[in-house]
Amino acid sequence: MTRSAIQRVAVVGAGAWGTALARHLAEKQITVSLWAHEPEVVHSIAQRRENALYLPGVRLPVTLTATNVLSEALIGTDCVLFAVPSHVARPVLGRVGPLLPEAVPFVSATKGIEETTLDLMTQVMQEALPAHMRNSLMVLSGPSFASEVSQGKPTALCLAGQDSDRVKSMQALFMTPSFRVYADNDVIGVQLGGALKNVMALAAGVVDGLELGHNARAALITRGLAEMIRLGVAMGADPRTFYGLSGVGDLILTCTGALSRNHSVGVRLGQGERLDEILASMQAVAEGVRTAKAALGLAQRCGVDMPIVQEVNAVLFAGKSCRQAVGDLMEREAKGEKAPL
Ligand SMILES: NC(=O)C1=CN([C@@H]2O[C@H](COP(=O)(O)OP(=O)(O)OC[C@H]3O[C@@H](n4cnc5c(N)ncnc54)[C@H](O)[C@@H]3O)[C@@H](O)[C@H]2O)C=CC1
Ligand SMILES: O=C(CO)COP(=O)(O)O
Repeated sequence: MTRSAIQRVAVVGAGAWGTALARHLAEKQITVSLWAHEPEVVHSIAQRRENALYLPGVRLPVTLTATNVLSEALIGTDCVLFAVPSHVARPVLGRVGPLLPEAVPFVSATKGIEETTLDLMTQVMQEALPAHMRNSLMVLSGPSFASEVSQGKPTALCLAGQDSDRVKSMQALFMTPSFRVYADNDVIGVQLGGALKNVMALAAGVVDGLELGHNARAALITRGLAEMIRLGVAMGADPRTFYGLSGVGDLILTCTGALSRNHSVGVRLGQGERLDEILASMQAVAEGVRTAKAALGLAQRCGVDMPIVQEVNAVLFAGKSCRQAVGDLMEREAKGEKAPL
């Protein structure tokens, strides 16, 4: 396995995923500084070697330290991993930018689309970070529940960037016998796959909450993939990307896995709970809720038909009943599977 020259990593965002990635690298004896938004997270890690708020029950090695001060996390770092939810990405990036005087590899592990601008995370990064960071941007995506990664269970992801040397160096940084990373250059496709699967996970959860059966869930995943590819192609992605880890891989995981927050929000909607009540009961983010709106905006902008995304929006934001949404999807006019009849 190729060794990476990177010795010091800053992880920005100490939710479940940022903490799991930080732990993963710290276990490789890399010095990791984790920036957390909440003081109680820093306190918990310093006192108990555990992020009790977002990743309880996972012991964090001493090679990982946490801070609420961004400059402390970023000083002298060889690279940055960014794992802040998409709705707060821009303001946090705006604070990170001035603290990066030189171009260091910058990997986004965030899965989402900015709701107000419809920007992908790399577009937000290009706007919010200094110009010298442009060629350093990469995205990490794929089927990866933070809790399983934290237990060292086998996981495979993809890492996409324009600069293949930088991608190779970060690939080497992440790789372990239980954490496998595939390199890619389809930055748009990898991001869209990771973001849109969250919307499909909500829809699959609704199907499960309504107890509509395995056939319905398989149909939802497959037709969801067709929608993702249609939008992806319209936005310049390689359609093959969606058959990979950040498409099919993450769809399988989050549309069937009980650990998915997005799927569990969908289940509760299907069981009749209201969205505001569900969200108020959760500490963690379900990115698919905001991404549903953004995906619909992108579909309209690109003139692409995304009926599942449309129905998810109607359920989430227009009070449509889950059963009616499923019925309306099933009763659409007859179509060809690959193209219009
Ligand atoms: N949890 C998982 O298994 C995985 C999550 N992801 C993605 O990683 C990203 C982060 O998600 P999680 O780590 O799961 O988060 P989480 O749901 O565990 O925690 C929420 C995070 O949001 C942060 N936050 C809330 N308000 C903030 C503010 N005003 N400023 C800065 N930060 C604020 C919290 O500090 C915390 O880090 C998301 O885009 C998610 O889709 C990707 C792969 C796996
Ligand atoms: O992205 C994830 C796994 O790949 C996590 O999914 P949830 O946010 O739905 O839990």
